[in-house]
Amino acid sequence: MSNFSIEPSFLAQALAGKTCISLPYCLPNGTHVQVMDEGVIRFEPKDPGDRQLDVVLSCGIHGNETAPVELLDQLISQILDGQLRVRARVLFVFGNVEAMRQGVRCVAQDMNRLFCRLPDVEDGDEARRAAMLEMQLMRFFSRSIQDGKPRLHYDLHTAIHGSLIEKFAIYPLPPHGRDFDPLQVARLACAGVDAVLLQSTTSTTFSFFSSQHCGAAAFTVELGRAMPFGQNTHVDLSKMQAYLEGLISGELPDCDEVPAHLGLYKVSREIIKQSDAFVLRVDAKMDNFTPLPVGTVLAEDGDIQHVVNEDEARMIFPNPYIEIGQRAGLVIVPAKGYSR
Ligand SMILES: O=C(O)CCC(=O)N[C@@H](CCC(=O)O)C(=O)O
Ligand SMILES: [Zn+2]
Repeated sequence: MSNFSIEPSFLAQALAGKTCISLPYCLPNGTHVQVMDEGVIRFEPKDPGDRQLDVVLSCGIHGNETAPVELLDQLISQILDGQLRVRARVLFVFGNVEAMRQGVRCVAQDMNRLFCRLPDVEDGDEARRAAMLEMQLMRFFSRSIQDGKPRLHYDLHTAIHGSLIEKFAIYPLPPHGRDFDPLQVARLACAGVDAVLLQSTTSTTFSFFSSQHCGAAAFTVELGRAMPFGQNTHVDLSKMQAYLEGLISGELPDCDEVPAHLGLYKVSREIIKQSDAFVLRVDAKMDNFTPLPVGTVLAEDGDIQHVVNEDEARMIFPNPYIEIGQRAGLVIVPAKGYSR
């Protein structure tokens, strides 16, 4: 017997403040369900023998990035009404529910700068929510470790600006060996992702946390541009939807080769805003992946000048409107010498 109605949807209930930890229950098809916290719901297959992997699907870490929220809400509804059979353990996470209600990236602090927190992180609702989500992931993946199941985390976002490559992923490289798994990249390509950015530096993002601390293959995935709820018709997420349905239902598509068209990049450096004097010298609304010739002045920060000295450089996430100490953009270059 279900004690959780599917109308209104899980998203509608979360936005209305009506999701909180519940007792576990079963759907008529035997799938186990438990609401773990506000905006966090876990599904487990009826037959443990069916289970191939454990996956966390998160979105709304930035509250105004709604296309992935609508996508995951649809998948949750498909599971709850029995259309989508569950053959994986799946944890769905709506990250910053209060920011989603307000239609803003964050209320007080950017939540994707609060994971793997340092002792000096300022307290606040978003820092506490990030800490709670870390605990949820640790708990979810501890079972996967015990049972020897592959661990995956896709943290779905949309970008503030346009992008020459609409769908791309940031791949924090696994802590040991710092090499990437071509199968994971091939699967992302199947899901409609056209570029992958290999990140070998530490970070404070949700995907970095699950890569570093839960041993998951984890990705931040950018799916088009941030728009309000109900205005996401510009982005075609059908391949991503089909891929995630396959992950959940244990019918993974046959895609194990990284296609030649997929762009593979690495982070050359982060531009960190160091003072109030920081000025971006390129257009802050520039599309992500815009090529930057050697010699281009990217930004000035008091006496510091950030100039492109890398061949084939591009910039992503240019943003001068951030706190001191945070990243105002990433300079990326093609990742050469990797076998695909
Ligand atoms: O478009 C932008 O400037 C930001 C879009 C966004 O939220 N991106 C993530 C990327 C996280 C990562 O580097 O893995 C972020 O800035 O948190
Ligand atoms: Zn985001």
